[in-house]
Amino acid sequence: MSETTERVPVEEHISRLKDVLGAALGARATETVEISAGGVAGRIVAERLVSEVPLPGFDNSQMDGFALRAADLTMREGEATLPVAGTTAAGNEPALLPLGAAFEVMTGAPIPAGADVVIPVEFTEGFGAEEVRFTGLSEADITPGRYIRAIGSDIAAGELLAEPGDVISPAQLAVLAACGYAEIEVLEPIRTLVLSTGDEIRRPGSELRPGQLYDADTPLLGAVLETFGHQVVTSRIGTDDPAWFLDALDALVAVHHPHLIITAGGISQGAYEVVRQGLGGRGVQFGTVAQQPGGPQGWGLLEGDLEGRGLLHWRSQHEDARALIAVISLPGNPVSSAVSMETLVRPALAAVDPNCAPPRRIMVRTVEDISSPPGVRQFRRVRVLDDAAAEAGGMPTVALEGGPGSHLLGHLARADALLELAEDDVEVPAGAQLQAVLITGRGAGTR
Ligand SMILES: Nc1nc2c(c(=O)[nH]1)N[C@H]1C(S)=C(S)[C@@H](COP(=O)(O)OP(=O)(O)OC[C@H]3O[C@@H](n4cnc5c(N)ncnc54)[C@H](O)[C@@H]3O)O[C@H]1N2
Ligand code: MOO
Repeated sequence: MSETTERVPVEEHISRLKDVLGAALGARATETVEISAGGVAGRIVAERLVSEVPLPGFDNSQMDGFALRAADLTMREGEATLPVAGTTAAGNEPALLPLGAAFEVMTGAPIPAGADVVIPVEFTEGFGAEEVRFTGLSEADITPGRYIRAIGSDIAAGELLAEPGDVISPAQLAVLAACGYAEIEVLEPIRTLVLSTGDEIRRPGSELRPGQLYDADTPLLGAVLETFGHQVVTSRIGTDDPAWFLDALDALVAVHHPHLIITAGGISQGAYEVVRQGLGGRGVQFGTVAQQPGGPQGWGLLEGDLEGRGLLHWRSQHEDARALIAVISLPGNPVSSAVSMETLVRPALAAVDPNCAPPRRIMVRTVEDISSPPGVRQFRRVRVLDDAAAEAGGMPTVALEGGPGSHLLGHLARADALLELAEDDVEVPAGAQLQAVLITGRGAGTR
Protein backbone atom coordinates (compact mmCIF):
# COMPACT_ATOMS: atom_id res chain seq x y z
CA MET A 1 0.00 0.00 0.00
CA SER A 2 1.33 3.40 -0.90
CA GLU A 3 0.64 6.12 1.64
CA THR A 4 1.21 9.84 1.98
CA THR A 5 1.01 11.28 5.47
CA GLU A 6 1.49 14.98 4.65
CA ARG A 7 -1.59 17.12 3.91
CA VAL A 8 -1.25 18.12 0.29
CA PRO A 9 -2.75 21.37 -1.00
CA VAL A 10 -6.14 21.18 -2.70
CA GLU A 11 -4.75 22.21 -6.11
CA GLU A 12 -2.10 19.48 -6.01
CA HIS A 13 -4.75 16.85 -5.40
CA ILE A 14 -6.93 18.20 -8.21
CA SER A 15 -3.95 17.88 -10.50
CA ARG A 16 -3.48 14.21 -9.46
CA LEU A 17 -7.15 13.57 -10.21
CA LYS A 18 -6.81 15.27 -13.60
CA ASP A 19 -3.98 12.88 -14.45
CA VAL A 20 -5.91 9.72 -13.60
CA LEU A 21 -9.15 10.95 -15.17
CA GLY A 22 -7.38 12.19 -18.30
CA ALA A 23 -5.69 8.82 -18.82
CA ALA A 24 -8.87 6.77 -18.35
CA LEU A 25 -11.36 9.01 -20.15
CA GLY A 26 -8.98 9.95 -22.97
CA ALA A 27 -8.88 6.30 -24.00
CA ARG A 28 -12.66 6.05 -24.41
CA ALA A 29 -13.99 4.17 -27.42
CA THR A 30 -16.30 5.72 -30.00
CA GLU A 31 -19.71 4.57 -31.13
CA THR A 32 -22.08 5.37 -33.98
CA VAL A 33 -25.38 6.99 -33.03
CA GLU A 34 -28.41 7.86 -35.12
CA ILE A 35 -28.97 11.61 -35.38
CA SER A 36 -32.68 11.24 -34.79
CA ALA A 37 -32.34 8.91 -31.79
CA GLY A 38 -32.91 10.42 -28.35
CA GLY A 39 -29.98 11.45 -26.20
CA VAL A 40 -27.56 12.51 -28.94
CA ALA A 41 -27.47 16.16 -27.85
CA GLY A 42 -24.78 16.49 -25.20
CA ARG A 43 -22.62 13.69 -26.62
CA ILE A 44 -19.03 14.44 -27.62
CA VAL A 45 -18.29 14.36 -31.35
CA ALA A 46 -15.49 11.98 -32.33
CA GLU A 47 -15.03 12.93 -36.01
CA ARG A 48 -14.69 15.98 -38.24
CA LEU A 49 -18.09 16.73 -39.75
CA VAL A 50 -18.24 18.79 -42.93
CA SER A 51 -21.33 19.70 -44.92
CA GLU A 52 -21.36 18.06 -48.33
CA VAL A 53 -24.29 20.23 -49.42
CA PRO A 54 -25.22 23.92 -49.26
CA LEU A 55 -28.07 25.11 -47.02
CA PRO A 56 -30.59 26.14 -48.26
CA GLY A 57 -30.12 23.46 -50.88
CA PHE A 58 -31.90 25.58 -53.54
CA ASP A 59 -33.18 29.15 -53.96
CA ASN A 60 -36.60 29.28 -52.32
CA SER A 61 -39.27 31.76 -51.36
CA GLN A 62 -39.26 33.42 -47.93
CA MET A 63 -42.89 34.54 -48.36
CA ASP A 64 -46.22 33.48 -49.80
CA GLY A 65 -46.48 35.73 -52.87
CA PHE A 66 -45.45 36.10 -56.50
CA ALA A 67 -42.06 35.38 -58.07
CA LEU A 68 -41.11 37.42 -61.11
CA ARG A 69 -38.27 39.12 -62.98
CA ALA A 70 -37.92 42.63 -61.57
CA ALA A 71 -37.09 43.87 -65.08
CA ASP A 72 -40.50 42.62 -66.38
CA LEU A 73 -42.36 44.97 -64.06
CA THR A 74 -43.44 48.32 -65.42
CA MET A 75 -44.38 50.23 -62.32
CA ARG A 76 -46.55 53.35 -62.30
CA GLU A 77 -47.26 55.04 -58.95
CA GLY A 78 -46.46 51.81 -57.12
CA GLU A 79 -48.80 49.75 -59.31
CA ALA A 80 -48.07 47.08 -61.92
CA THR A 81 -49.83 44.11 -63.54
CA LEU A 82 -48.54 40.76 -64.86
CA PRO A 83 -50.22 37.56 -66.13
CA VAL A 84 -49.93 34.59 -63.73
CA ALA A 85 -48.15 31.61 -65.35
CA GLY A 86 -48.68 29.01 -62.61
CA THR A 87 -48.45 28.15 -58.95
CA THR A 88 -45.83 26.28 -56.89
CA ALA A 89 -45.41 25.27 -53.27
CA ALA A 90 -42.77 23.77 -50.96
CA GLY A 91 -41.92 20.26 -52.14
CA ASN A 92 -42.61 20.95 -55.83
CA GLU A 93 -39.88 20.65 -58.44
CA PRO A 94 -38.53 24.00 -59.71
CA ALA A 95 -40.80 25.52 -62.39
CA LEU A 96 -39.83 27.75 -65.33
CA LEU A 97 -40.97 31.36 -65.38
CA PRO A 98 -42.06 32.51 -68.87
CA LEU A 99 -40.93 35.97 -69.98
CA GLY A 100 -43.17 38.82 -68.82
CA ALA A 101 -45.15 36.76 -66.27
CA ALA A 102 -45.45 36.18 -62.52
CA PHE A 103 -45.66 32.82 -60.71
CA GLU A 104 -47.57 32.16 -57.50
CA VAL A 105 -45.04 30.90 -54.90
CA MET A 106 -45.70 29.64 -51.38
CA THR A 107 -43.12 29.89 -48.57
CA GLY A 108 -40.36 27.34 -49.12
CA ALA A 109 -41.24 26.74 -52.81
CA PRO A 110 -38.28 26.54 -55.22
CA ILE A 111 -37.98 29.86 -57.06
CA PRO A 112 -39.07 29.32 -60.71
CA ALA A 113 -36.05 29.56 -63.02
CA GLY A 114 -35.79 33.09 -64.36
CA ALA A 115 -37.39 34.86 -61.35
CA ASP A 116 -35.23 37.19 -59.24
CA VAL A 117 -37.67 38.69 -56.72
CA VAL A 118 -40.69 37.66 -54.63
CA ILE A 119 -43.45 40.13 -53.85
CA PRO A 120 -45.60 39.14 -50.83
CA VAL A 121 -49.29 38.44 -51.47
CA GLU A 122 -50.18 41.39 -49.20
CA PHE A 123 -49.32 43.73 -52.14
CA THR A 124 -52.00 42.07 -54.29
CA GLU A 125 -55.66 41.08 -54.25
CA GLY A 126 -54.70 37.43 -53.60
CA PHE A 127 -54.01 34.11 -55.30
CA GLY A 128 -56.03 32.28 -57.95
CA ALA A 129 -56.53 34.95 -60.62
CA GLU A 130 -55.19 34.87 -64.20
CA GLU A 131 -53.61 38.24 -63.72
CA VAL A 132 -52.00 39.80 -60.65
CA ARG A 133 -52.20 43.52 -59.87
CA PHE A 134 -49.57 44.86 -57.46
CA THR A 135 -50.25 48.02 -55.46
CA GLY A 136 -48.27 50.08 -52.97
CA LEU A 137 -44.87 48.95 -54.27
CA SER A 138 -41.68 50.92 -53.76
CA GLU A 139 -38.33 50.42 -55.52
CA ALA A 140 -37.05 48.52 -52.47
CA ASP A 141 -39.84 45.94 -52.86
CA ILE A 142 -38.62 44.96 -56.30
CA THR A 143 -34.87 44.88 -55.60
CA PRO A 144 -33.54 41.60 -57.10
CA GLY A 145 -33.05 38.98 -54.37
CA ARG A 146 -35.81 40.37 -52.15
CA TYR A 147 -37.55 37.57 -50.21
CA ILE A 148 -35.43 34.91 -51.92
CA ARG A 149 -33.50 32.58 -49.58
CA ALA A 150 -30.47 31.95 -51.74
CA ILE A 151 -28.78 28.56 -52.05
CA GLY A 152 -25.87 28.29 -49.57
CA SER A 153 -26.76 31.54 -47.79
CA ASP A 154 -26.85 29.68 -44.43
CA ILE A 155 -24.20 26.99 -44.81
CA ALA A 156 -21.76 26.60 -47.70
CA ALA A 157 -20.88 23.21 -49.17
CA GLY A 158 -17.62 22.15 -47.52
CA GLU A 159 -18.24 24.16 -44.36
CA LEU A 160 -17.03 22.66 -41.05
CA LEU A 161 -20.01 21.68 -38.86
CA ALA A 162 -18.33 20.02 -35.86
CA GLU A 163 -14.93 18.86 -34.72
CA PRO A 164 -13.78 16.06 -32.42
CA GLY A 165 -14.32 17.18 -28.82
CA ASP A 166 -17.36 19.38 -29.54
CA VAL A 167 -20.29 18.79 -27.21
CA ILE A 168 -23.15 18.52 -29.66
CA SER A 169 -25.95 21.03 -29.06
CA PRO A 170 -29.59 20.60 -30.15
CA ALA A 171 -29.07 23.26 -32.85
CA GLN A 172 -25.91 21.52 -34.14
CA LEU A 173 -27.89 18.30 -34.29
CA ALA A 174 -30.51 20.08 -36.39
CA VAL A 175 -27.82 21.40 -38.75
CA LEU A 176 -26.38 17.89 -39.19
CA ALA A 177 -29.83 16.49 -39.91
CA ALA A 178 -30.57 19.33 -42.36
CA CYS A 179 -27.26 18.61 -44.12
CA GLY A 180 -28.24 14.97 -44.57
CA TYR A 181 -26.30 13.22 -41.82
CA ALA A 182 -28.16 10.15 -40.55
CA GLU A 183 -25.56 8.99 -38.01
CA ILE A 184 -22.36 10.28 -36.47
CA GLU A 185 -19.44 8.98 -34.42
CA VAL A 186 -19.41 10.10 -30.80
CA LEU A 187 -17.41 9.14 -27.71
CA GLU A 188 -19.11 6.52 -25.62
CA PRO A 189 -20.63 8.04 -22.49
CA ILE A 190 -18.57 7.89 -19.31
CA ARG A 191 -19.64 4.79 -17.38
CA THR A 192 -19.16 5.33 -13.68
CA LEU A 193 -19.48 2.80 -10.90
CA VAL A 194 -20.33 4.46 -7.58
CA LEU A 195 -19.78 2.26 -4.54
CA SER A 196 -20.47 2.63 -0.88
CA THR A 197 -18.52 0.39 1.43
CA GLY A 198 -18.50 -0.81 5.00
CA ASP A 199 -20.52 -3.58 6.64
CA GLU A 200 -22.75 -1.09 8.51
CA ILE A 201 -24.17 0.35 5.28
CA ARG A 202 -27.54 -0.97 4.09
CA ARG A 203 -29.60 -0.45 0.99
CA PRO A 204 -32.51 1.95 1.62
CA GLY A 205 -35.64 -0.14 2.08
CA SER A 206 -33.89 -3.05 3.80
CA GLU A 207 -34.09 -3.73 7.55
CA LEU A 208 -31.53 -2.19 9.87
CA ARG A 209 -29.89 -4.01 12.75
CA PRO A 210 -28.54 -1.93 15.67
CA GLY A 211 -25.49 0.03 14.56
CA GLN A 212 -26.39 -0.11 10.87
CA LEU A 213 -27.43 2.81 8.67
CA TYR A 214 -28.77 3.47 5.21
CA ASP A 215 -26.53 4.29 2.27
CA ALA A 216 -26.79 8.01 1.56
CA ASP A 217 -23.56 8.36 -0.41
CA THR A 218 -24.33 6.51 -3.63
CA PRO A 219 -27.65 8.34 -4.25
CA LEU A 220 -25.87 11.64 -3.64
CA LEU A 221 -22.74 11.00 -5.70
CA GLY A 222 -24.64 9.19 -8.45
CA ALA A 223 -27.10 12.06 -8.85
CA VAL A 224 -24.31 14.64 -9.15
CA LEU A 225 -22.47 12.53 -11.73
CA GLU A 226 -25.65 12.12 -13.76
CA THR A 227 -25.80 15.90 -14.13
CA PHE A 228 -22.36 15.60 -15.82
CA GLY A 229 -23.80 13.08 -18.30
CA HIS A 230 -22.29 9.94 -16.77
CA GLN A 231 -24.02 6.58 -17.06
CA VAL A 232 -24.05 5.73 -13.39
CA VAL A 233 -24.35 2.35 -11.73
CA THR A 234 -24.54 2.42 -7.94
CA SER A 235 -23.86 -0.48 -5.63
CA ARG A 236 -22.99 -1.29 -2.03
CA ILE A 237 -20.21 -3.65 -1.06
CA GLY A 238 -21.25 -4.46 2.49
CA THR A 239 -18.11 -5.99 3.89
CA ASP A 240 -15.07 -4.92 5.88
CA ASP A 241 -12.97 -7.78 4.48
CA PRO A 242 -10.57 -6.46 1.78
CA ALA A 243 -10.48 -9.80 -0.11
CA TRP A 244 -14.29 -9.96 -0.27
CA PHE A 245 -14.37 -6.34 -1.25
CA LEU A 246 -11.99 -6.94 -4.17
CA ASP A 247 -13.90 -10.01 -5.33
CA ALA A 248 -17.15 -8.03 -5.34
CA LEU A 249 -15.48 -5.11 -7.13
CA ASP A 250 -14.01 -7.40 -9.79
CA ALA A 251 -17.43 -8.88 -10.43
CA LEU A 252 -18.99 -5.41 -10.81
CA VAL A 253 -16.22 -4.31 -13.17
CA ALA A 254 -16.68 -7.44 -15.29
CA VAL A 255 -20.38 -6.64 -15.71
CA HIS A 256 -20.33 -2.85 -16.04
CA HIS A 257 -16.94 -2.05 -17.64
CA PRO A 258 -16.63 1.35 -15.97
CA HIS A 259 -14.24 4.09 -17.03
CA LEU A 260 -14.40 5.51 -13.53
CA ILE A 261 -14.95 3.97 -10.10
CA ILE A 262 -15.86 6.26 -7.22
CA THR A 263 -15.86 4.68 -3.79
CA ALA A 264 -17.12 6.20 -0.55
CA GLY A 265 -15.81 5.21 2.88
CA GLY A 266 -13.15 2.91 4.21
CA ILE A 267 -10.12 5.10 3.61
CA SER A 268 -9.07 6.79 6.88
CA GLN A 269 -6.99 5.52 9.81
CA GLY A 270 -9.19 2.84 11.37
CA ALA A 271 -8.57 -0.89 11.75
CA TYR A 272 -11.19 -1.77 9.10
CA GLU A 273 -10.51 0.46 6.12
CA VAL A 274 -11.67 -1.92 3.45
CA VAL A 275 -11.08 0.31 0.41
CA ARG A 276 -7.64 1.44 1.53
CA GLN A 277 -6.58 -2.09 2.43
CA GLY A 278 -8.04 -3.67 -0.69
CA LEU A 279 -7.20 -1.16 -3.41
CA GLY A 280 -3.97 -0.09 -1.71
CA GLY A 281 -2.69 -3.56 -2.59
CA ARG A 282 -3.41 -2.81 -6.23
CA GLY A 283 -1.48 0.44 -6.28
CA VAL A 284 -4.22 2.96 -5.57
CA GLN A 285 -2.72 5.69 -3.41
CA PHE A 286 -4.21 7.17 -0.27
CA GLY A 287 -3.39 10.40 1.46
CA THR A 288 -4.77 13.49 3.11
CA VAL A 289 -5.71 16.74 1.42
CA ALA A 290 -5.54 20.03 3.34
CA GLN A 291 -9.30 20.40 3.09
CA GLN A 292 -12.18 19.94 5.50
CA PRO A 293 -14.52 18.19 4.99
CA GLY A 294 -12.94 15.84 2.52
CA GLY A 295 -9.48 15.35 4.05
CA PRO A 296 -8.88 11.63 3.41
CA GLN A 297 -8.65 10.84 -0.31
CA GLY A 298 -7.59 8.02 -2.62
CA TRP A 299 -6.71 8.07 -6.31
CA GLY A 300 -5.24 5.73 -8.91
CA LEU A 301 -5.43 4.03 -12.26
CA LEU A 302 -6.27 0.38 -12.68
CA GLU A 303 -6.54 -1.75 -15.73
CA GLY A 304 -9.48 -4.00 -16.45
CA ASP A 305 -8.56 -7.47 -17.58
CA LEU A 306 -8.87 -7.52 -21.35
CA GLU A 307 -10.07 -11.12 -21.37
CA GLY A 308 -13.20 -9.91 -19.65
CA ARG A 309 -12.67 -11.50 -16.26
CA GLY A 310 -12.83 -8.04 -14.75
CA LEU A 311 -9.77 -8.55 -12.58
CA LEU A 312 -8.05 -5.29 -11.84
CA HIS A 313 -4.32 -4.78 -11.96
CA TRP A 314 -2.07 -1.87 -11.29
CA ARG A 315 -1.51 -0.21 -14.67
CA SER A 316 2.27 -0.62 -14.72
CA GLN A 317 1.76 -4.34 -15.36
CA HIS A 318 0.17 -3.53 -18.72
CA GLU A 319 0.93 -1.08 -21.44
CA ASP A 320 -2.36 -1.37 -23.33
CA ALA A 321 -4.37 1.75 -22.47
CA ARG A 322 -7.76 0.59 -23.74
CA ALA A 323 -9.19 -0.55 -20.45
CA LEU A 324 -7.74 1.96 -18.00
CA ILE A 325 -10.07 2.68 -15.13
CA ALA A 326 -9.74 5.78 -12.95
CA VAL A 327 -10.36 5.17 -9.25
CA ILE A 328 -11.28 7.98 -6.90
CA SER A 329 -11.86 7.06 -3.27
CA LEU A 330 -13.78 9.59 -1.23
CA PRO A 331 -14.40 9.62 2.53
CA GLY A 332 -17.56 7.94 3.78
CA ASN A 333 -19.16 10.78 5.73
CA PRO A 334 -21.89 12.00 3.36
CA VAL A 335 -20.95 15.67 3.63
CA SER A 336 -17.27 14.80 3.11
CA SER A 337 -18.00 12.87 -0.06
CA ALA A 338 -20.40 15.56 -1.33
CA VAL A 339 -17.91 18.38 -0.73
CA SER A 340 -15.07 16.32 -2.26
CA MET A 341 -17.20 15.86 -5.34
CA GLU A 342 -17.75 19.62 -5.73
CA THR A 343 -14.30 20.90 -4.82
CA LEU A 344 -11.93 18.14 -5.99
CA VAL A 345 -13.58 15.75 -8.45
CA ARG A 346 -15.63 18.30 -10.38
CA PRO A 347 -12.74 20.68 -11.19
CA ALA A 348 -10.60 17.73 -12.32
CA LEU A 349 -13.39 16.25 -14.44
CA ALA A 350 -14.16 19.64 -15.97
CA ALA A 351 -10.53 19.87 -17.12
CA VAL A 352 -10.72 16.60 -19.07
CA ASP A 353 -14.39 16.26 -20.03
CA PRO A 354 -16.16 19.04 -21.96
CA ASN A 355 -19.51 17.77 -20.66
CA CYS A 356 -18.64 18.66 -17.08
CA ALA A 357 -18.81 22.35 -16.26
CA PRO A 358 -16.33 23.61 -13.66
CA PRO A 359 -17.72 24.55 -10.24
CA ARG A 360 -19.54 27.90 -10.25
CA ARG A 361 -17.89 30.28 -7.85
CA ILE A 362 -19.49 33.49 -6.64
CA MET A 363 -18.36 36.28 -4.31
CA VAL A 364 -20.46 36.49 -1.16
CA ARG A 365 -20.57 38.57 2.03
CA THR A 366 -20.81 36.90 5.42
CA VAL A 367 -23.27 38.03 8.11
CA GLU A 368 -21.53 36.53 11.16
CA ASP A 369 -18.06 35.96 12.62
CA ILE A 370 -16.68 32.59 11.51
CA SER A 371 -13.61 30.74 12.71
CA SER A 372 -11.77 28.06 10.78
CA PRO A 373 -8.82 25.76 11.58
CA PRO A 374 -5.43 26.98 10.30
CA GLY A 375 -3.65 25.17 7.48
CA VAL A 376 -6.73 23.63 5.85
CA ARG A 377 -9.20 24.98 3.35
CA GLN A 378 -12.53 24.69 5.04
CA PHE A 379 -15.81 24.62 3.17
CA ARG A 380 -18.76 25.65 5.35
CA ARG A 381 -22.32 25.08 4.20
CA VAL A 382 -24.18 28.36 3.71
CA ARG A 383 -27.57 29.61 2.63
CA VAL A 384 -27.74 32.55 0.23
CA LEU A 385 -29.88 35.16 2.01
CA ASP A 386 -30.08 37.98 -0.44
CA ASP A 387 -31.24 36.73 -3.82
CA ALA A 388 -32.72 40.11 -4.70
CA ALA A 389 -29.38 41.86 -4.27
CA ALA A 390 -27.66 39.18 -6.32
CA GLU A 391 -30.21 39.52 -9.12
CA ALA A 392 -29.68 43.27 -9.13
CA GLY A 393 -25.95 42.65 -9.64
CA GLY A 394 -25.07 43.13 -5.97
CA MET A 395 -23.14 40.70 -3.80
CA PRO A 396 -25.28 38.02 -2.14
CA THR A 397 -25.02 37.61 1.61
CA VAL A 398 -24.73 34.18 3.18
CA ALA A 399 -25.47 32.64 6.57
CA LEU A 400 -24.00 29.44 7.97
CA GLU A 401 -26.23 26.41 7.64
CA GLY A 402 -25.23 24.08 10.50
CA GLY A 403 -21.79 23.38 11.92
CA PRO A 404 -18.63 22.04 10.29
CA GLY A 405 -19.39 18.36 11.13
CA SER A 406 -19.26 16.11 8.09
CA HIS A 407 -22.21 13.96 9.22
CA LEU A 408 -24.65 16.92 8.98
CA LEU A 409 -26.46 15.75 5.88
CA GLY A 410 -29.72 17.57 6.67
CA HIS A 411 -27.89 20.90 6.74
CA LEU A 412 -26.14 20.09 3.46
CA ALA A 413 -29.53 19.55 1.81
CA ARG A 414 -30.66 23.01 2.99
CA ALA A 415 -27.46 24.77 1.88
CA ASP A 416 -26.98 26.60 -1.42
CA ALA A 417 -23.22 26.96 -1.45
CA LEU A 418 -19.94 26.00 0.15
CA LEU A 419 -18.24 29.02 1.71
CA GLU A 420 -14.49 28.78 1.09
CA LEU A 421 -12.33 29.65 4.09
CA ALA A 422 -8.72 29.73 2.96
CA GLU A 423 -5.87 28.04 4.80
CA ASP A 424 -4.97 31.29 6.60
CA ASP A 425 -8.58 32.49 7.20
CA VAL A 426 -8.65 31.63 10.91
CA GLU A 427 -10.97 34.36 12.23
CA VAL A 428 -13.27 35.83 9.60
CA PRO A 429 -15.35 38.81 10.79
CA ALA A 430 -18.96 39.43 9.78
CA GLY A 431 -19.10 41.41 6.53
CA ALA A 432 -16.08 39.66 5.00
CA GLN A 433 -16.15 39.10 1.25
CA LEU A 434 -15.28 35.52 0.32
CA GLN A 435 -15.73 33.04 -2.49
CA ALA A 436 -18.35 30.32 -2.37
CA VAL A 437 -18.90 27.30 -4.59
CA LEU A 438 -22.51 26.76 -5.64
CA ILE A 439 -23.76 23.27 -4.83
CA THR A 440 -24.85 21.15 -7.83
CA GLY A 441 -28.60 21.23 -8.27
CA ARG A 442 -29.20 24.15 -5.85
CA GLY A 443 -30.52 27.42 -7.23
CA ALA A 444 -31.12 28.54 -10.81
CA GLY A 445 -28.37 27.74 -13.26
CA THR A 446 -26.15 25.96 -10.75
CA ARG A 447 -25.72 22.94 -12.96
N1 LIG B 1 -7.92 8.63 13.64
C1 LIG B 1 -8.49 9.26 12.61
N2 LIG B 1 -9.79 9.06 12.39
C2 LIG B 1 -10.39 9.69 11.37
C3 LIG B 1 -9.65 10.58 10.56
C4 LIG B 1 -8.29 10.75 10.83
O1 LIG B 1 -7.59 11.51 10.15
N3 LIG B 1 -7.74 10.06 11.85
N4 LIG B 1 -10.31 11.25 9.56
C5 LIG B 1 -11.69 11.50 9.80
C6 LIG B 1 -12.29 12.09 8.64
S1 LIG B 1 -11.88 13.69 8.35
C7 LIG B 1 -13.19 11.45 7.89
S2 LIG B 1 -13.99 12.27 6.65
C8 LIG B 1 -13.54 10.06 8.09
C9 LIG B 1 -13.40 9.29 6.78
O2 LIG B 1 -13.59 7.97 7.05
P1 LIG B 1 -13.72 6.87 5.94
O3 LIG B 1 -13.59 7.44 4.60
O4 LIG B 1 -12.82 5.77 6.29
O5 LIG B 1 -15.23 6.47 6.05
P2 LIG B 1 -15.92 5.44 7.02
O6 LIG B 1 -15.12 5.29 8.25
O7 LIG B 1 -16.23 4.24 6.25
O8 LIG B 1 -17.23 6.23 7.32
C10 LIG B 1 -17.22 7.46 7.97
C11 LIG B 1 -18.63 7.75 8.48
O9 LIG B 1 -19.51 7.85 7.41
C12 LIG B 1 -20.55 6.89 7.47
N5 LIG B 1 -20.80 6.39 6.13
C13 LIG B 1 -19.95 5.70 5.37
N6 LIG B 1 -20.51 5.38 4.20
C14 LIG B 1 -21.74 5.90 4.22
C15 LIG B 1 -22.83 5.88 3.32
N7 LIG B 1 -22.71 5.27 2.12
N8 LIG B 1 -23.96 6.50 3.65
C16 LIG B 1 -24.09 7.11 4.86
N9 LIG B 1 -23.10 7.16 5.75
C17 LIG B 1 -21.94 6.54 5.46
C18 LIG B 1 -19.98 5.80 8.35
O10 LIG B 1 -20.95 5.01 8.96
C19 LIG B 1 -19.17 6.61 9.33
O11 LIG B 1 -19.98 7.16 10.33
O12 LIG B 1 -12.68 9.46 9.03
C20 LIG B 1 -12.46 10.25 10.22
N10 LIG B 1 -11.72 9.48 11.13
O1 MOO C 1 -12.50 15.51 6.17
MO1 MOO C 1 -13.54 14.63 7.08
O2 MOO C 1 -13.83 14.82 5.52
O3 MOO C 1 -13.62 16.06 8.01
O4 MOO C 1 -15.05 14.97 7.61
